[in-house]
Amino acid sequence: MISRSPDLIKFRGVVVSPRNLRSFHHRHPPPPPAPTMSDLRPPEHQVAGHRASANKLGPLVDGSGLFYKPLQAGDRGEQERAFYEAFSAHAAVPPRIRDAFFPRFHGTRLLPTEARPGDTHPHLVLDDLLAGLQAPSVADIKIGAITWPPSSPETYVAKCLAKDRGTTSVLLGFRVSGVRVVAPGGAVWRPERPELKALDTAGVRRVLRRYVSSVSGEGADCSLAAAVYGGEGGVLSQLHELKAWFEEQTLFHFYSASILLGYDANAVSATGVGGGVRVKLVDFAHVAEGDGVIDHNFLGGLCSLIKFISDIVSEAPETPPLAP
Ligand SMILES: O=P(O)(O)O[C@@H]1[C@@H](OP(=O)(O)O)[C@H](OP(=O)(O)O)[C@H](O)[C@H](OP(=O)(O)O)[C@H]1OP(=O)(O)O
Ligand SMILES: Nc1ncnc2c1ncn2[C@@H]1O[C@H](COP(=O)(O)OP(=O)(O)O)[C@@H](O)[C@H]1O
Repeated sequence: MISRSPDLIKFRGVVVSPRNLRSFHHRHPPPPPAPTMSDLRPPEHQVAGHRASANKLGPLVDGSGLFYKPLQAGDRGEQERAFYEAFSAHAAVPPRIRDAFFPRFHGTRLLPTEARPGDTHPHLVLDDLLAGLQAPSVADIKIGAITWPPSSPETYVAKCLAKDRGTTSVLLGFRVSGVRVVAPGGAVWRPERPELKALDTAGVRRVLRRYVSSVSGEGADCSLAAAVYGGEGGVLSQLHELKAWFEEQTLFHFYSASILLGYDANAVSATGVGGGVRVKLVDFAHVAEGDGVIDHNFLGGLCSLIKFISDIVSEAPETPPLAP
């Protein structure tokens, strides 16, 4: 586990030095003044995880480019905060990896919530990874055949194991937890959670093909596969860069973390290339120390995802259709 005290961050028995912390704070200046309740709303493009409602805590945004994730109950919230603090300041994490693949962490903030009227709750302040995308097509893919960290209570292991076996996690090393695809004209395709949980291997392939298709309804033409998955800066090249880091890093084991894919459906169909393709990691409530061992659970799932996406790119039309 990653330990934290008010002034020091300890990771793998090493206290992250105050000098590193100072440089961290220098690189990450404090966010603007706290938003009020009327500024805050659940993110329109959230595809998985706990959602904010009248009686449940969930993430909030205020349109400023920040994403506020409530600290979760038990020690989970503190674990996630400890991860962000250790990761943000850790000298062994390459800055390029931190900047390209992780939301920037701006500390924590007490915010009012609809679920707890009259009270405030601590939230992690993160970059909104979808900021700047006009019409975000988003997929949350939970990586790893195993989704619980070692030493989890037996009841939690049993709950996770049932979900991992009941979805494609055990078989493929990943599962699709959430997806939304914006079609030409703005219609949004967004399967419900039970539908995603019931996907088999063929179903996962269908969803990953649908994610790069420019159709309304159920079909898939994969017309955006070359622009979104393939090519320079596309999903595949980013996943390969991430994989190269996972082949070496032994600092953290990312149980139950997700890869969040995002692109701008408007930009990609208008230009035929690019579309602000994003590949990011989210959800670090169950990260454990790596203890000098590679994260083979995450790495295996990542390789499997790369294979699925590579196959889609090789079968797809080479160039996307020209914009009308
Ligand atoms: O609360 P539940 O049963 O909906 O489960 C959450 C999962 O939703 P699901 O039912 O699989 O769609 C949820 O899955 P998604 O992120 O939606 O795929 C998480 O696994 C969440 O755990 P944590 O936030 O990583 O600690 C899960 O929360 P915990 O079960 O760990 O509390
Ligand atoms: N930094 C972020 N920027 C934008 N969207 C995010 C960010 N972090 C998470 N999300 C969205 O919120 C969802 C749930 O996030 P996650 O951290 O997995 O929460 P939970 O712990 O409740 O599962 C993701 O599927 C994604 O849609």
